[in-house]
Amino acid sequence: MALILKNARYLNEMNGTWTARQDDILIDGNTIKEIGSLEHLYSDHEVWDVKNLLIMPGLINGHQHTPMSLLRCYSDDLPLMDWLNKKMLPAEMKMTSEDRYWGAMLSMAEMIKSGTTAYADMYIDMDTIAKAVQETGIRASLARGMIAMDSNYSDRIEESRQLVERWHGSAEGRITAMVAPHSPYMCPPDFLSDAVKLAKELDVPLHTHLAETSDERVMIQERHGMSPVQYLQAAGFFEDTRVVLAHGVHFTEEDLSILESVKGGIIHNPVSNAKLGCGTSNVVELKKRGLKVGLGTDGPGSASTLDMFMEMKAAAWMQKLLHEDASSLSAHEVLTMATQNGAEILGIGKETGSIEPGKKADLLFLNMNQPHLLPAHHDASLLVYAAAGQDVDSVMIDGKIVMKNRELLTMDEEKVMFEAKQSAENLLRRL
Ligand SMILES: CSC[C@H]1O[C@@H](n2cnc3c(O)ncnc32)[C@H](O)[C@@H]1O
Ligand SMILES: [Zn+2]
Repeated sequence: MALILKNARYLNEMNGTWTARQDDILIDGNTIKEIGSLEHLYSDHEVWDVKNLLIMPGLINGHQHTPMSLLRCYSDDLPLMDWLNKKMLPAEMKMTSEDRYWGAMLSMAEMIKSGTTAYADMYIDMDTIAKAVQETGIRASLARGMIAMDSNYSDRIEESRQLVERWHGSAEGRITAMVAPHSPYMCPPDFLSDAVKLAKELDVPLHTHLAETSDERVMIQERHGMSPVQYLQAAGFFEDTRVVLAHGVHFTEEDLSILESVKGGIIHNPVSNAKLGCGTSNVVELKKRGLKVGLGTDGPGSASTLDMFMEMKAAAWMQKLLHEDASSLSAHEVLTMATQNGAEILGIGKETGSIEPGKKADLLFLNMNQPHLLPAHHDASLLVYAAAGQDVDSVMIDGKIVMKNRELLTMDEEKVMFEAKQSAENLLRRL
C-alpha cells in the first residue's frame, strides 16, 4: 500500500542552497510519487505523521570495503603502504567467507544506523557481500577489487565478469556493479588494459584507488615514467567509461587537465586520508576545474567509523584548514557531495540523491529535537557541523523502512554484532 509522510519537513538543494520545506510526501512502492498538500488522500492511504523529524536524502558513501569492519582499530598509526602490505593484506588472506559475510553485515548495520542508504564496495568474494546487500535492503554498487603483480590474472577478470552478469540490476535494482582494478601500483599495464576492456564490454563503471599518497606518485614514476593519472589514461581508463576515483589527493596540473573531462568523478575520503597521513585532496580546486566530487569513508580498517556525518565534518574542516579560509567548502557544498554528487558519480543519479517525484524513496529521518541540535538557525549547518550518525531516527531505502526509532528492521542487530565479534576474534587467532 502507498504511504503518505504527513507534515514532512524535508531538506532539498536548489541552486546550491539546501533549504527545508513542509509538505506531505506520497511514496508508492519504492518511488516518491507526489509532494504537496495531500490531505484529500489521507483516508485511502497509510499515513505516518513525521512532524518532529527532519527528512533529508539518504547519504551516499562512494568508497568502502565492508568486510574490513572486522579489522577496525586492529592496526592504526601506520603509513598507508605499511598498514596495507604488512597488516591488512595478510589479515585479509586469512578471512573466511563467513567472516566476510559478518563483517559486511556489521558494516551495513553501522551504515544504515548512521544514515547511509547507498554505498560502493570494492572487495573479494562479492557473492557473499551481495547476499548481505539483498538481506539488509541497502543500495550498493559492488566491484571485485582486483590486484595482480604478474600476467596470471585471468581468474580475477572472470570473477569481475561473473559479478556483473549475476548481480548488476538485481535486488529489485538496488545492486549495480563495477569493474575495479585496485590501484595503479597494484596493477601492471596489461592487466589494467584488460580491466578497462571488460568495463567497456559490460558497459559498467570503473572503480579504483588513485593518487592516494606521494609514495604512489614516486612508485609509478619510477616504474612507468609517468604520473598515476597518466598511467590510467594510457590504459584507456578515461576514454568513455564512467570512473569512480577514490582519494585523488596528489594531482599535478597535467593530471587535472586530463581529469577535467572524465565521466564520473572523485570520491574524497578525508578521514582515512588524514589518519593514514596521506594529505588531503584539494576539493576546492577540483570543483573549480569542473570535476564532480563525492564523499566516502573508505574501509573501517582505516577510517575506523562509517559515519558519513563525521566524514562531512572532516571534509569541510580540512578544506578550511588547507586554504586558511573559513568560506572554503561550505556546509551546503558538503551536503551536495554526500548526496547528489555521490549518486551521479556512481551512475545512480536518476534513482537517488534528492527528494523529488520520480526518485526512489531513499530517505533519512533525523531527530533534531536534542540539546546539541538547537536552535534551528540553519539546517544545512546543523547537519554538517553539529549532527552525528546517532541522530538518525529512521531510514527508508527503496521505499522500505529499514530502521524505525533506531531499531533495525531488516537484520538482527544483536546477532550481527555477536557473530562479527566472534569472526574477528577467531581471525586474529589464525594470524
Ligand atoms: C582487493 S579488495 C580491496 C583492497 O583494498 C584495500 N584497501 C583498503 N583501504 C585502502 C586504501 O586506503 N588504499 C589502498 N587499498 C586499500 C583492502 O585492504 C583490500 O584488500
Ligand atoms: Zn579503499
